Amino acid sequence: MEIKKGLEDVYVKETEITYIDGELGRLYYRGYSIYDLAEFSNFEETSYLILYGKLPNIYEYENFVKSLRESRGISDRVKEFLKSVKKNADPMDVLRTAVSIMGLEENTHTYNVSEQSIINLISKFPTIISYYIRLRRDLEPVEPDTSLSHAANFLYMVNGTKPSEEEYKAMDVAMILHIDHEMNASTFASLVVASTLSDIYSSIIAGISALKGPLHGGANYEALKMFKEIGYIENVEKYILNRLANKQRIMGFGHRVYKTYDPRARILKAYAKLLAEKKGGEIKRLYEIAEKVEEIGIKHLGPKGIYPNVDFYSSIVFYALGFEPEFFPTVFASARVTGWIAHILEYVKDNKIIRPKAYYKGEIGRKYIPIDSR
Ligand SMILES: CC(=O)SCCNC(=O)CCNC(=O)[C@H](O)C(C)(C)COP(=O)(O)OP(=O)(O)OC[C@H]1O[C@@H](n2cnc3c(N)ncnc32)[C@H](O)[C@@H]1OP(=O)(O)O
Ligand SMILES: O=C([O-])CC(=O)C(=O)O
Repeated sequence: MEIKKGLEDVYVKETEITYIDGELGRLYYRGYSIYDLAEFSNFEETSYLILYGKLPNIYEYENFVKSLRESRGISDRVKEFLKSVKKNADPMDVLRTAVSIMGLEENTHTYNVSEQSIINLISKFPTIISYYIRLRRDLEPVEPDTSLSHAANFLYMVNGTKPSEEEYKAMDVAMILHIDHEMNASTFASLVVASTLSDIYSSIIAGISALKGPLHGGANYEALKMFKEIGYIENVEKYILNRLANKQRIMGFGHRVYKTYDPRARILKAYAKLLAEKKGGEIKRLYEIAEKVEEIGIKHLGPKGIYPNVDFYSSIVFYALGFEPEFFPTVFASARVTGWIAHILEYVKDNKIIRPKAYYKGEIGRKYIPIDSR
């Protein structure tokens, strides 16, 4: 009996959404290289591409953007919930619960995905996240601005000021790069739920729950914690060697599919560097530490095919853009929600309940002994 631990190398569906070449470090959304999408597209257009399989024409694009902009507001019930949450709650738990409230409000029972629920999910994640960020900072939440694009509005709601062109582009590219990644753990988790024909909100909540873990979307937070813990560039080598000697992982390194440099990390590194140079101070110091961790990490782990992944430099980008580290996984989720939805739609079209097997190796036929005789 061969057991594929962690479902490594197991194909669970055919897809036309995302292709990863893990040996060459290449990534394509619907056949388009992410290098091109990062350079020429934006979050809204790439979301459309991921969801509907083609680049939109001008009317489709404008309608999609308009619906997203008009749906950013969150309900009073969600706002009341966010105000009631303690300030040290895990932001992913807060996001998960807010999405759960959205599901309650729509009162969906089974799988029945409307265009509006797709738009609601994508457009409202940033509003929920920034609302809670502002409350934690003891600041008034900032209402969405419909004149701004998705990424610019996100930064505006977080920081209370409109982002510069460079900040906008860095955020927009980071969001494009996080939209989808084939059959990662959170996408699979959301598919498991969708395959039972449960409602879309329950599936998305499963995605958020899986993404939260430090081995997945939580690694961006862990990477920044690690850079801060290292403190100074002179400490990097000793810290990394010590970590490896203690069998601890370098966070933001390693990947199930990439055995080389993650192409997303390559793009994000350039933006992290640009922002570090612009902002200076702590951001620059942390960027330089990250670069050194990369060098030492690759020296020791590169021969095993372990390189920086998306979470390594996204941590510096998100920090430079004004997010507190605990919120990084929520920013990841706000882009990945598009990918979760696209995979759910693709899977359920030709649905089969996901129900693998477990190979039983316990005893059978044991005799029941009453409790007072054990
Ligand atoms: C968006 C994303 O989810 S990207 C991934 C984000 N996660 C991280 O950055 C956390 C750190 N990385 C990891 O834990 C892993 O590389 C994972 C979870 C991403 C992939 O895990 P798997 O494909 O199951 O690989 P697995 O955990 O079996 O590791 C294989 C070997 O590489 C080593 N390894 C893997 N990643 C790392 C790392 N970051 N640092 C040090 N060693 C590592 C393991 O110790 C193991 O070594 P061994 O064979 O000597 O025991
Ligand atoms: O593909 C994976 O396993 C993890 C990952 O990089 C992602 O979800 O973006």
